Amino acid sequence: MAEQQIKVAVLGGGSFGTALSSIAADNGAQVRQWMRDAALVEQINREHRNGRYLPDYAMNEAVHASTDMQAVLEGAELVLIAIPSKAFRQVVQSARQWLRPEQILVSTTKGIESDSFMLMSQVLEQETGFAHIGVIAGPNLASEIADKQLTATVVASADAQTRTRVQQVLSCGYFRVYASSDRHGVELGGALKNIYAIAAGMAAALGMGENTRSMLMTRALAEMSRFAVAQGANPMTFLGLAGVGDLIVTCSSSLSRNYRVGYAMGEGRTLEQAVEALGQVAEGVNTVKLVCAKAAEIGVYMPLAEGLERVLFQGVPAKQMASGLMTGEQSSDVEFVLPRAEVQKAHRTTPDSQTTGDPQ
Ligand SMILES: NC(=O)c1ccc[n+]([C@@H]2O[C@H](COP(=O)([O-])OP(=O)(O)OC[C@H]3O[C@@H](n4cnc5c(N)ncnc54)[C@H](O)[C@@H]3O)[C@@H](O)[C@H]2O)c1
Ligand SMILES: O=P(O)(O)OC[C@H](O)CO
Repeated sequence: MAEQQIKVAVLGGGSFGTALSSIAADNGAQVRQWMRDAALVEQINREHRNGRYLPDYAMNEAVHASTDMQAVLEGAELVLIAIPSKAFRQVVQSARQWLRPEQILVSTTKGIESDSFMLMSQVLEQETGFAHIGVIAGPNLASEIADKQLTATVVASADAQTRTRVQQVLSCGYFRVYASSDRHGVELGGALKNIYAIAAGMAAALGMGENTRSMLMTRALAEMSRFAVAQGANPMTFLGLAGVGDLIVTCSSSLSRNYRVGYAMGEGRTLEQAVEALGQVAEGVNTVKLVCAKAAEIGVYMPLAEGLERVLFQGVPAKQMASGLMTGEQSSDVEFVLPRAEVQKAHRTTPDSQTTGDPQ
């Protein structure tokens, strides 16, 4: 007997929701995609193209778009939610009346909620209380996926059914899905790397070299994992696609919206001008504020994020900030090998010839 076609609902009409809809449909799922914009719905159903967010890519013709959320969610086994973090809870609340406990709910959003400091899967858990909750994160530029460039992602959930079903539904010849049980680490990786992508874009526009970019990315990884471990994540997750993988792509590619915001500022535009010119979501702008406040509250050292926050919101010139960071505390390379505190302690007990005036 032929296997029944799985029904997938995608909430969100932006670039990532559109790319994921097409993957699932390429894999034989019955896909319905919900969005607010009736004109875009019409265009997707007629031309199989999302002219607002991915104008140059052909979508799978079987994807059916709709503004009717109830109809989209009806009978769906898997629900993928690709809505920016600012609107995520509101959309989940609207959807709640049609969601069922047996459904698998997966956030694809790489952001943090402002008031609560919750990640999107925590919002899903809080709003539904359901068991099958997961996240997707990794080096996943939507336009490259839409172009069927070979890509990999991570599905993370404590629930094996969620991990397995997402792997079955989304894995195909151009999209490979790896599994993780560290939902918090994977989700934090996706959200935190946006901060450093802004910094990398800025550094590139200012003409900084490859050594600089490599230093920035590696120290970003140190900061991200330090923060995530303080939040209960597994540091090893940051060796994976949702950690170092996503950091590499977003800190290197002008296809990343966060990188583009940083680049525009490096060229002399204000933050407002850079965000307006983008016309899409760059989650890192909000994330850097939230993470710096949380890091100060729980005592986590994050000099790069704090430096970027001062550049974005206090008008400190990026070059001045970079010079300041170069003369910051002497630190450890990989603090899971040599703890930072040990390096600091050694400095306190070893007189510095330059500051003591001792002969070299
Ligand atoms: N684009 C990518 O390459 C990519 C890749 C991986 C993850 N993500 C993540 O996916 C999330 C969504 O990103 P995107 O790239 O699809 O964004 P986007 O800017 O391309 O589109 C956002 C979509 O959300 C919709 N939206 C915004 N507010 C809404 C509301 N109140 N109600 C209903 N719909 C609303 C917009 O209309 C639009 O359709 C982000 O958190 C992003 O970090 C994006
Ligand atoms: O365009 P960005 O900067 O939101 O990045 C998109 C994805 O997160 C890359 O993995």
